[in-house]
Amino acid sequence: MPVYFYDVYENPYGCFTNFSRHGCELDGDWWLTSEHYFQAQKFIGTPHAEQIRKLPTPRDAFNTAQTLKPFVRSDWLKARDDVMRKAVLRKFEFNPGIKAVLLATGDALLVENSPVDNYWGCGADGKGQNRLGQILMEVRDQLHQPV
Ligand SMILES: Nc1nc(O)c(N)c(N[C@@H]2O[C@H](COP(=O)(O)O)[C@@H](O)[C@H]2O)n1
Repeated sequence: MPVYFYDVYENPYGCFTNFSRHGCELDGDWWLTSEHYFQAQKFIGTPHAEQIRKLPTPRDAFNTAQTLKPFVRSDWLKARDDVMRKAVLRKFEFNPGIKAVLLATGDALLVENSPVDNYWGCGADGKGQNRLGQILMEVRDQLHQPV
């Protein structure tokens, strides 16, 4: 059975969205959410990255990045999947409780059930690329590997 997630308050899979309040240390800084890290990387090397890192909520990080669209780094479309992989892997490595939730999904298909996003999610018609779901499944495989 596929696992659909989107809203942070939907248990037990609300922890799969980047908006979930599971922080981590990454690249020498503390990030309140993986959304903070992801959005900040659009502006790496500029003061906007730190501006986004310090915002109080993932919604603020997302909205602020939207307002700064003209300043997004030029290679972002090429870089964004790797940035997402790094953020999601670290989030689950750093938070054992949600790592267990992810591993407990076994080999279920994971789908970001976003009605508005055809890239990270499945979109309103269910035919989107679901890149976040795919990356979560990749991370699940990686976390299964013995160290
Ligand atoms: N739970 C949730 N609420 C929202 O409002 C969202 N937009 C998302 N999706 C996440 O938003 C990020 C969009 O990234 P782009 O800047 O558009 O590339 C990404 O983390 C989606 O997974 N989720």
